[in-house]
Amino acid sequence: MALASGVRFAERALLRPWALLRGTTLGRTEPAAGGGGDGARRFGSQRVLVEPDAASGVAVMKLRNPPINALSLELLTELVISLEKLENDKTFRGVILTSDCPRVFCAGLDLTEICGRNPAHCAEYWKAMQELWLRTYLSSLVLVAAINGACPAGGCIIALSCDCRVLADNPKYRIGLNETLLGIIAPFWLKDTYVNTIGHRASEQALQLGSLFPPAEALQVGLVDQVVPEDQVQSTALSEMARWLAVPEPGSSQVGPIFFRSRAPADQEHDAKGHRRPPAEAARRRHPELCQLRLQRLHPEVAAGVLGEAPTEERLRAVLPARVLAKPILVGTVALEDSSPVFAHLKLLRALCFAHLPRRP
Ligand SMILES: CC/C=C\CC/C=C/CC(=O)SCCNC(=O)CCNC(=O)[C@H](O)C(C)(C)COP(=O)(O)OP(=O)(O)OC[C@H]1O[C@@H](n2cnc3c(N)ncnc32)[C@H](O)[C@@H]1OP(=O)(O)O
Repeated sequence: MALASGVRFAERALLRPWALLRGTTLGRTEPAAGGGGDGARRFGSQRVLVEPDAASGVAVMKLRNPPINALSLELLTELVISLEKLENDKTFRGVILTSDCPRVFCAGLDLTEICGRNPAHCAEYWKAMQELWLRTYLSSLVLVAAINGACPAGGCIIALSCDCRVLADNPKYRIGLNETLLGIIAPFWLKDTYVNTIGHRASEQALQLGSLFPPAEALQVGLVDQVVPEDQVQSTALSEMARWLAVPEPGSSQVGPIFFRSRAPADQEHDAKGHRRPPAEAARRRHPELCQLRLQRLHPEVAAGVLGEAPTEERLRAVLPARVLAKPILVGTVALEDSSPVFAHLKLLRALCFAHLPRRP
């Protein structure tokens, strides 16, 4: 949600993960579908298609990383760049996030990015993931998720960082945070995001059980705001967007995400001259731990200690895709400095542990 009309992300992304990308075509521009009579031009990258409508100030952003929109490093990076581009363009006030892949909104983290990869790659990947979460969660744009497919784990987190969620009414399109079923400990910021949306008790149950909710239940628990027939997801998302954008900006800035999602002292929100800092810069000041990401390779016993109880191999084999199981899973933890400032729901990635899994025979 817009903080104030003048607030845009002039700042470069915190961790600039795209600098590490090779062979990716970015910023390609082409005429918008349907003629683009208002001068708006479609742009995007290999994995993110952006259809801007300058007249309404709304862009539709489509994830297209087939078959399942797994959040690869490239997709994470391209999403961050596309969002930044729109945030820096004063024409746009809202973005509808949706999928270009049939039946799947987003499958969450690309498990192949963290299985059998070296710690340096994992660290780079986690940084990109953090960056996208910050970009969406603290965005100055109104974000509406038009969820037109399955939405587990990281996909659900993206949806939860939007201001509003519209889900297609298809029982196969389940949404939720199923991390525990993969042997992943949900970091507390993820837990807090859940709690902020569906409340404490519902989160406690859903997170521990790794529940994935079908549409009716997702609506009932408050995980999504609307459930509509599949062919109405886009139009409903646009109606919701209109409702959010109808709020005058000076008013909405009082109750935007910065209001709800952080409680930063004024000196972190403003520079010495009293100018409001870009949200990403303010977040970095509030959370220096973001810059101190550490990745450690742990022995299985240590990981088991961190996890409390190591998930059994059988359990993991039952839930993990076969392709992923063919590789060893990195036993690691991404940890933050304990002395970091406490802002309950913005503390990031204190520990995210992956269980050890031996190579498939
Ligand atoms: C901004 C993000 C911020 C925070 C993130 C916080 C942390 C989040 C943790 C995670 O996200 S962990 C990832 C958890 N994801 C899942 O549990 C999803 C698992 N996948 C599925 O449930 C299904 O694949 C699907 C419902 C998404 C799609 O079903 P379907 O259309 O039937 O396709 P397949 O199951 O046949 O899958 C096709 C293909 O894709 C591979 N695959 C599936 N999920 C992943 C994945 N997450 N990463 C990598 N690869 C994945 C699957 O193995 C198939 O591969 P083949 O080689 O066998 O074709």
